[in-house]
Amino acid sequence: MDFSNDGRAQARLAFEQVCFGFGGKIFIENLTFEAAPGEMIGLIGANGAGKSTLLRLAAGLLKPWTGTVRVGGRPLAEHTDRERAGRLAYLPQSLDVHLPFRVAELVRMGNYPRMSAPRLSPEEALRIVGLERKGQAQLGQLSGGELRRAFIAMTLVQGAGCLLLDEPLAGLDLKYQAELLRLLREIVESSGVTVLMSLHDMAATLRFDRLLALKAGHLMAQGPAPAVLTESLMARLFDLAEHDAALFATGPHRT
Ligand SMILES: Nc1ncnc2c1ncn2[C@@H]1O[C@H](COP(=O)(O)OP(=O)(O)OP(=O)(O)O)[C@@H](O)[C@H]1O
Repeated sequence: MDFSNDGRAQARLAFEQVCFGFGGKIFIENLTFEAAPGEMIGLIGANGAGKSTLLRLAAGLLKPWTGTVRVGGRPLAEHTDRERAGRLAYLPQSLDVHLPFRVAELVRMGNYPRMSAPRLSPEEALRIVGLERKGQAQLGQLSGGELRRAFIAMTLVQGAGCLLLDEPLAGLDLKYQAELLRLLREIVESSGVTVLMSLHDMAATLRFDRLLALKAGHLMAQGPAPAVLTESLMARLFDLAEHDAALFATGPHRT
């Protein structure tokens, strides 16, 4: 899909002083960042750090207590459900295996909210995720990784300017991890799409333009992986002993 300048601007996502919590207790406090069109951003942090919460705020599934989430410069809260679904495609972490659909039907559902020309047809999306022969299978008959690939295909068909992906690499074998990362890079570069994606695989972080490192709802650091993933930050982010942090750091080692 060829995004016009206007289309690219629609993919801009901004958090402005966003506060949010659970059960009356604040969790995310004054979170501010911007994701530019054509940027691929990885969200990293320990279990419970707030990655899914941030993605759900970005998708409009959770509402900020205060502050604003903007898409294309406009507050998310002012979008209709259909406008929101046309601008943001959200892939949750846990997927519903019990939906009574065939794979091809699920992928075609991605067409419903689209507001612009198709980026990928459902058939192309199925081929890219390697499920072209499983289009007629029921979702419940798929393996965990195949199910995730079916939902990824639906998300890609949606053609939204901003892709919000919660651990899409989880359960994928290395071939499909590599292919998904390559495909996202192609889409980002050709269409100016914005990708915001949580992940736990530190090797894959090198494929991102920028990382946001979260701990207990706070943004601890941001920047390209080699700058962010220092031993000392890894140790603080994941409560690791220094010798363990050295195993995972891709950035400068402590001297
Ligand atoms: N509905 C809820 N009610 C209360 N607390 C919640 C709710 N949803 C999430 N939390 C809490 O918010 C914190 C952040 O959770 P979140 O799912 O955003 O973390 P995460 O970084 O995505 O973790 P993981 O890597 O395990 O997926 C956790 O402490 C979690 O228990």
